[in-house]
Amino acid sequence: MLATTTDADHRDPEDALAALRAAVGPGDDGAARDARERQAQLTKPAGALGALEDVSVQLSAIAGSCPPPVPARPAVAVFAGDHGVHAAGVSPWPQEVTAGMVENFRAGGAAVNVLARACGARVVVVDVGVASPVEPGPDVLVRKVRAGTADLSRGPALTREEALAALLVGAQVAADLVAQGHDLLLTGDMGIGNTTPSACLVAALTGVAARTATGRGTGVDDATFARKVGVVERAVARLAPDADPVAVLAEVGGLEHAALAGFVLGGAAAGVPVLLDGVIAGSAALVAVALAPHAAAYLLAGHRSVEPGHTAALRHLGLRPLVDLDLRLGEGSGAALAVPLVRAAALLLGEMATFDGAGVARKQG
Ligand SMILES: Cc1cc2ncn([C@H]3O[C@H](COP(=O)(O)O)[C@@H](O)[C@H]3O)c2cc1C
Ligand SMILES: O=C(O)c1cccnc1
Repeated sequence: MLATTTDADHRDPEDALAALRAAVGPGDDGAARDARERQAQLTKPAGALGALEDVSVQLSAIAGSCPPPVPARPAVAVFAGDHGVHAAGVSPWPQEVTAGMVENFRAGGAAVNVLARACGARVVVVDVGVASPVEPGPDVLVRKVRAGTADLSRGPALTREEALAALLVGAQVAADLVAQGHDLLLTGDMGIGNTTPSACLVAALTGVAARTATGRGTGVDDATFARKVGVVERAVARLAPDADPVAVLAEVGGLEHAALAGFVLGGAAAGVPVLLDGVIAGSAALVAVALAPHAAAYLLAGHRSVEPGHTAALRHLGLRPLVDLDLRLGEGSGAALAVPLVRAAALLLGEMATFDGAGVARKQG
């Protein structure tokens, strides 16, 4: 079982967030330098392992050691919440699919369960804001901040207090998973309508236009897409120019977005790599990095989603996706798929022979 109460629960939420931000430090430059030097000694042309070399350097910087430990116990946290903006007609799916999918996760039948089994990851579902009641259970945590957001097309989705509370839930889940021995944290989400707040966060935090940030989510038709772009455009226009990242979350975000931002910060504060999924995770990571810029050093992009806002978020975060398979699912599916690649990167740096060790001749000139 994950812990339910901690000292953090008794602190003022603004103070708890300040402490969390302060706990996110930079990666270890020395270990990164060692990793780059070691990559140059391995029996291959320099750079021939492409982005896997960069991942190995990043894992070294995060762990503070070269070679880095190979992630052995990944865990995906699937944060679930509902969205008042569903009433504005931005998704063709009924809202109760969110709760239905929570039961599917519990039973092990969703895509993320299958992909997590394939890579040996634990799946933990966290209800931060499902509209209907969710029964707690083994690896189904009920941390509901409220039963769905308010309709962001009409006003703020959340109060600042609610956004902070959800963010701190996510940070606590990350801290608990790391305390239980998980060494690679994967982001997951479930919430019908959640690509709309994702688009809002991307537009607000990267500066791209609503039309660029907005995608077709679960597959909306042209009329719904046009309506969605309008909703995003008008919601983002309400934001004060000096709105801080928590104010942005509260105005146009979602409960799972807030929790995911906290989860990223919690993982980074614990010194553990965080493997991101698609546009929901990417938009939440924008919030996390706006709150604590060093958090970017702990982030890996599992994949590139079809959602255009995800590409904008990845560009802003300076992340290269490990997998690009036209996925548009969420749940943590694209993060789970990338786990073998992250492990491969660490294994290669640790186990490949060097030119000197293997007696292989080097490049001439
Ligand atoms: C059966 C089903 C399973 C899902 N698993 C993830 N999503 C994904 O799709 C939703 C976002 O798309 P939109 O903003 O268009 O509603 C989220 O629930 C997301 O997790 C699903 C969606 C459905 C329908
Ligand atoms: O990018 C994602 O994660 C995504 C895309 C479409 C629908 N749900 C999630």
